[in-house]
Amino acid sequence: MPMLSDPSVKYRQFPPVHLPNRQWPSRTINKAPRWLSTDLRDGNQSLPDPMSIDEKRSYFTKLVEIGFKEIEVAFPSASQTDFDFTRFAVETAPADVSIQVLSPCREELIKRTVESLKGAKKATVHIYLATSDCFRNVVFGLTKEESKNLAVKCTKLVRQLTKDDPSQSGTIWDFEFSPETFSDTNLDYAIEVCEAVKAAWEPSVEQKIIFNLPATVEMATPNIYADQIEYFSTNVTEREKICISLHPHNDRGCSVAAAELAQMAGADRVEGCLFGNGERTGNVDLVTLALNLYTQGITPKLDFSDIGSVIDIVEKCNKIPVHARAPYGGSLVVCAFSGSHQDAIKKGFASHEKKLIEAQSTGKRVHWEMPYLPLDPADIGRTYEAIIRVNSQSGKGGSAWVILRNLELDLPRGLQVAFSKVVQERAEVKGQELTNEELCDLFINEYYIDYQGDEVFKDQQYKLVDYSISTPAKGLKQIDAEIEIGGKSVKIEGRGNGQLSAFNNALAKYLNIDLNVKHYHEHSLGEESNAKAATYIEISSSNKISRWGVGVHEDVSQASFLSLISILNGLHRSGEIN
Ligand SMILES: CC(=O)SCCNC(=O)CCNC(=O)[C@H](O)C(C)(C)COP(=O)(O)OP(=O)(O)OC[C@H]1O[C@@H](n2cnc3c(N)ncnc32)[C@H](O)[C@@H]1OP(=O)(O)O
Ligand SMILES: CC(C)C(=O)C(=O)O
Repeated sequence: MPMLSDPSVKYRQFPPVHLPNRQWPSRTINKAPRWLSTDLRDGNQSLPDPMSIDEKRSYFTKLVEIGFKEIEVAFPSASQTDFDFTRFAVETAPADVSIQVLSPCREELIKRTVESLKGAKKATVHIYLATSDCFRNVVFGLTKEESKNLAVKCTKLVRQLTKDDPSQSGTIWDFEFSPETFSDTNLDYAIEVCEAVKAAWEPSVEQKIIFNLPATVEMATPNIYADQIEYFSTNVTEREKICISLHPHNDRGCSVAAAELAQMAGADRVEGCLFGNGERTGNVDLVTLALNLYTQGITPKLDFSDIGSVIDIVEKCNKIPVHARAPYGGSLVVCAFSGSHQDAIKKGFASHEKKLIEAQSTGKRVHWEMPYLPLDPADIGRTYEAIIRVNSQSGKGGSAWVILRNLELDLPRGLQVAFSKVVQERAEVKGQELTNEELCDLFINEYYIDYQGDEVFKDQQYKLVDYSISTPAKGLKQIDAEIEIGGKSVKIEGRGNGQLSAFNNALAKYLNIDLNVKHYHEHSLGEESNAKAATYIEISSSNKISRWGVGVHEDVSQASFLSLISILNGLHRSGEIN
């Protein structure tokens, strides 16, 4: 048995942090943190095929466009590609973007790293050293004292090569230290190392030192990470000279929650990657974090107005697809297939549009209150057409939405019900989603909608050729019409108190059937000069036949005649009339 019946013989529960006076649970997040994208470093180092220089360039350009002001661009001592790309970033970055690079605590690698930043306007040198017992013992074989001394020695070296070197004075130098594996490090020891590093760097309130406290491996529930951050934040000295940065990984699938709770616990900055790329299960997803803020009404200071173009770059450069269910950006995230979701969304949009119209006179704010959609898809460049897609799990609301969005036809409820049966049948036969085009074709063919008057439907028995209307007496209309039945021209005539009833009576008399109009709806569609009328009619007859018809024409009366013709064709197809 690969899985143990008692996993406690192999795995231990992560110990809680003793923090009886913890404050973070009653705090809220009210502003965006400082963001650092490490897509080009932590993201890149985890890829089977690391990015080429060209790929890194296009990714970097996109990150700048999104609004990142701190970008970790490389591990310059790792490869010539990374070194060269750092040079490119240094030479092309806007003045307000800080170029960050990473180095281990090794003298020769630090020298090479600083060399890659020469001439930068703003730069951050980031060094790391694992501080957990496990890493010190297993990976480095260093005592606590030796590890601390190494961190201090390397900090001093960075200082000497950067802010203390007069030839480097053209650059604004920041320094970041990561006690790697912080999430598994004794907190008092993490603070001890950071205090020593701080003393070596000598930060100021204006030029803070960045302590990046990584959940190198996510090892516990997110509240524990928040406790660790609050403990660090409240026990470290000169807090005002420190920027506390988060670097959560997603091993337990909770990195977003961990980053949010840890901001409540006092963190100022978050490092992560777009769509959560990165080692193993990835770094925290910055798209989710930013849009989580946005949907709480907080400006994230990152712009995902055109999320499609971000996804294109991420997929092209990482060579890993963004999951269809990725929060906010995934292709299926703003799509509803199931009937009750579609119904609620359709009603939600109708209510929202009504509120927007009312707000034009009242000036009231209209907040986004949309069933099932926490974010307005339009805000990230997604169209409303894509929201509702139809398959065999869908109901009347879904098809009605597609018809409304694509054909501008606002189907009455009874017709929605009738058409949804047709859709259901087709979806079950196909066994797959129906595209919007297929759905519109199905509707047009089901109701014989002839927009231009020249459509040929393969089983069309009845056709309106021409007609004239007269008024033989006050309040009485007469119609003389020519229709085609099975390709033969037939003259019919009838009278009624209106044009529709006159035509209806003419058809009923000629065909010898009852055609009682049960429901009639009409609306206009299109813009002024091209405006048309759409009419929807349901008829019932004494032998319980009920059927909807749809007509679209510039002239509203003719549209209603076409609705009746549509009904006759439907009845003929189902064998109820000849
Ligand atoms: C959590 C993170 O993401 S950290 C960033 C990790 N990123 C990368 O490793 C990508 C780039 N890395 C590389 O190109 C290479 O690993 C290099 C150039 C840094 C080093 O290469 P090599 O000298 O061949 O070392 P190698 O990769 O085999 O092993 C790592 C060595 O560095 C040591 N090391 C690991 N982390 C650190 C650190 N933070 N500071 C100092 N030494 C470290 C290890 O103990 C090991 O030392 P040893 O050879 O004495 O046992
Ligand atoms: C270098 C550090 C910050 C890191 O990548 C990690 O701990 O995951």
